[in-house]
Formats: sequence, structure tokens, C-alpha cells
Amino acid sequence: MDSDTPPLIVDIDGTLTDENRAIDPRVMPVLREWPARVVIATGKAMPFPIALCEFLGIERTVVAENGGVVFVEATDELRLEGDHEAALAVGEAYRDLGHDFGFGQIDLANRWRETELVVSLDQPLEPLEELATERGLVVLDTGFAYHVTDPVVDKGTGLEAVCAELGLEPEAFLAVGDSVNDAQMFDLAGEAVAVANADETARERADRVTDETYGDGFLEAVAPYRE
Ligand SMILES: O=C(O)COP(=O)(O)O
Ligand SMILES: [Mg+2]
Repeated sequence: MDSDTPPLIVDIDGTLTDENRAIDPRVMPVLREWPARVVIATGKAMPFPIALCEFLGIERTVVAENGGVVFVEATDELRLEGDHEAALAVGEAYRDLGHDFGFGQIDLANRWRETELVVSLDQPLEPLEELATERGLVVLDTGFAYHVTDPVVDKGTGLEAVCAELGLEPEAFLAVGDSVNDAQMFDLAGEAVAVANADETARERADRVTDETYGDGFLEAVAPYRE
């Protein structure tokens, strides 16, 4: 890798993982040794990307909850944005209709969530969308969960917030991802790469799509910078 390596913003599920959310171990040395800034941008709640950074031994620069949560360790900045009350109200109304979030009693998917709400893909989408729309929220299907999210935030606004903290430009970034929740960061990044398992929106908004899927796709996306 040379000094021209761009900063990297990368999604977790479907990009660094396999289809079952397990991290592909081959991505770990790549992230650990990346010579420029690495931003982990995910729909997951903050503890997951923070833990990933900690276990990788890299600085914690994180966009979580699809942009609702931004944490920049270097400047000690934590920004929470989005109407969490509205998301919780959607959840309550969804339950009142007899539906369930689908993550069991303990619900680790929502437990540490601070700005949005997630529902399992095996639960009905239509009533969730109706309730979300009534409250000015949107439902994102990432291929891993339905996210009830405030449209004032996304991974693009998250990238902008990180850049404002660190004095970087979004156009300097290489972005890699796999789904609709990566679209706005793809639009802002100088180079956006969708892995081959990506959904239609991510593929359309990317500059290129890899031949390989999941972790293999990520490795292919970053290969030009590792020669
Ligand atoms: O868990 C999800 O639903 C999406 O997570 P991701 O943004 O890291 O792919
Ligand atoms: Mg993803």
C-alpha cells in the first residue's frame, strides 16, 4: 500500500461478513493495516462497530444505526440524531397490532439502540411501513433487518459528520457496501464499490460492482490499493 491509499468507509453486514453475519477473518488484517483512516458505517447499534474497532486494534471512528449515531474517538465526539421517540412509538403501535420485533425476549438487536428500531425480516413489513410513514420515518430493508429510521440521517450524513470532525472530504473516501442503507455514502464517496451480493439500489449507486460476493467482494474492492 502506498501513501495514496484513500480513507475507507465500510459497511459490516454483507460486506465484511458472510450471509450469516459472521466476519470473514481475511478482512481483519486489511482493516488493521489500512494506512489511512477507516470508518465503520453500519445499521447495527453502536456497541457492535465499537467492539469491532477495539478487537481490530484500530481507532474508533464509527457511524452506527444508519447515521443516527456517530462517534469519533480522535475528537471525542458523539452525535445522536433522529427521532427515537417516533421510532419507539412505531414499535409500540406495531406490537399493539399483535406483531413482534422477532428477536426474542432479550432482543439484542434493539437493546443498545439509541435512535432507531429494528424488526426481524420474518415479521410483516406492510403494517410497519404504514406506521413509520404516519410518523415521518422510513423503513430500510438491509437484507438483514427492517430498520425504522429517521430520514434526516443516513450513512451519508454520518460520513459528513465524521469528515467535519476530522477535516477530511467525503470525496476522498473509498466506500464499500452491499445495500440500500449504503446508497447515500456511495453518493458522497469519491469511489463507491458494491459487493456482488449487493441489492439493486446499492449496485445502481456504486461506481463499480465486484465479481465476488461478501468478504471476497470486499477484498476485491480494496485490491487495487494493496498491490
Ligand atoms: O444489520 C443490518 O441490518 C445492516 O447492517 P450493515 O449496515 O452493517 O450492513
Ligand atoms: Mg450491509
